[in-house]
Amino acid sequence: MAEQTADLATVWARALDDLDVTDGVVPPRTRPFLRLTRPLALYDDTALVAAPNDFVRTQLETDLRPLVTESLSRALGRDIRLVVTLDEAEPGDAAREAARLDGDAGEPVVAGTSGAAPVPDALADPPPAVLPRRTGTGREDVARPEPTRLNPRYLFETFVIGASNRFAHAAAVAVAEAPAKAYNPLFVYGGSGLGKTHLLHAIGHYAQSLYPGVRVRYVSSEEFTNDFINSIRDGRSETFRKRYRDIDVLLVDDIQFLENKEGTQEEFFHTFNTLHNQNKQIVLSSDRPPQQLVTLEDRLRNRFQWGLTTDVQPPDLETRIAILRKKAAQDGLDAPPEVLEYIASRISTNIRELEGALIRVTAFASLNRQGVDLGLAEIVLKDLIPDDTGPEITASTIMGQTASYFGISIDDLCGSSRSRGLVQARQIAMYLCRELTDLSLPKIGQQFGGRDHTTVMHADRKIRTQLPEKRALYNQVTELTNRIKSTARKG
Ligand SMILES: Nc1ncnc2c1ncn2[C@@H]1O[C@H](COP(=O)(O)OP(=O)(O)OP(=O)(O)O)[C@@H](O)[C@H]1O
Repeated sequence: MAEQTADLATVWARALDDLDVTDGVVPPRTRPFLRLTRPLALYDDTALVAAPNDFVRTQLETDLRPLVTESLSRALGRDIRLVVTLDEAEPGDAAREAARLDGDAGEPVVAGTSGAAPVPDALADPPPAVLPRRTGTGREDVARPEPTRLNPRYLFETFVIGASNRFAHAAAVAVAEAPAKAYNPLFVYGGSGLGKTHLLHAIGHYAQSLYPGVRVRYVSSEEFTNDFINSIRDGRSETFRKRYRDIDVLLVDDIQFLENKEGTQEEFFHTFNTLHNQNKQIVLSSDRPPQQLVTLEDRLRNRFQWGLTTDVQPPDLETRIAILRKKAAQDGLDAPPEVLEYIASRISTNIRELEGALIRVTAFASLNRQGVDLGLAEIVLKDLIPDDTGPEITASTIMGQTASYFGISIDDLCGSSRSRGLVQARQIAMYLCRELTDLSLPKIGQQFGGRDHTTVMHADRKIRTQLPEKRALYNQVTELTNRIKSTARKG
């Protein structure tokens, strides 16, 4: 173990170096904090690292996780999972040390996660896991919410309202405006890609803007499960409980994944009760209404129906067009109205697919240096459009076709090799699973040898971003999509 730790120290230092040289990933003021992290141990494929405060822990578990795990995995020659715990050293020491490393004991500001509102003042005091609202003068006036891992794009302002989601949207706004006073819990359910996650994040953002200092935590039920299991393994149940109970608004996505997980259900039951008893807001999302979560314990199912249950339906044509218009404006994508209407008329059940189609069309046009018109959209979408009557596309079809296209095996796709070609093939297959199936990020991760959902998220984003820039990649993705659809059709 000692030797492993020594090795880990070297590879950890290298992983931090990798972060330093990756432009734009780590805000400069966060770097000194990262240097205060300590690798603790390597248990099989799990690297245990101590973070000096909860902010750094959250950063490592979210935005920085893909890069860090990639770097560790490359260095150690196998897929490494990262578990981050809070350092038991005096937090004030960490703060002072960070100031020293930063060479500036002045007023450092640590940028918030994912470009959200900055988390100011991280050095002024020991960073507690939960940052209470404070009164006083000067810098102490600043209420400092814990990083909430909210996606800055998922706001009420960017959410298009239509008949399909009007009620859910209104309920979400009401909950954000009066946490624990309007509906508690708010339970939002509906099919894949219909905006549930978007609404949960929007509640968090809006509540934070109305009540500075309000403590919001967003988590998927799978992350909650993993966090719970890790806390038991690391003997940190207290920290875990504080993390989920000392807050004002808890947003839990995809609660259906708690089904069949008795231990986690038990823990969640107590979390729910504690928050509800203290008049704290709980918002839950699921692919089904509570009564259809049949393998969930009765007492949880009952509690989920205490507040308001509302659904989101697939959007009608006008709403789909409006969503595409907003998306195009937001991302600076140039597409005339008739193309937006065409895409909206062809894709009706999943907004993620709708957005994916717009990205493919504009990517194709940009690669070929031509304008976006109807003819081009028809060609590009010919094979992308889901065939409603066709058979379901499965992850195994996607993985099988991707493996054979690249001349590799399924084991290679699921394995831990970090060779450039394999990593690219794996990321394309993950992206296609996200685009062509309804599987959640964690479920896709499971298909690829039990990878973490953040790895899938990273792959999906990376391929989406590169599509308009890399012709070879675009061609590979298009050809693979065709093969996968035709294989699925043949059954
Ligand atoms: N009404 C809407 N207005 C604008 N964008 C939307 C709307 N609904 C969904 N989207 C966008 O569609 C994409 C998918 O939405 P989201 O991830 O919230 O769906 P979901 O219901 O949580 O899906 P899943 O159950 O698969 O996780 C996101 O990029 C989101 O911003």
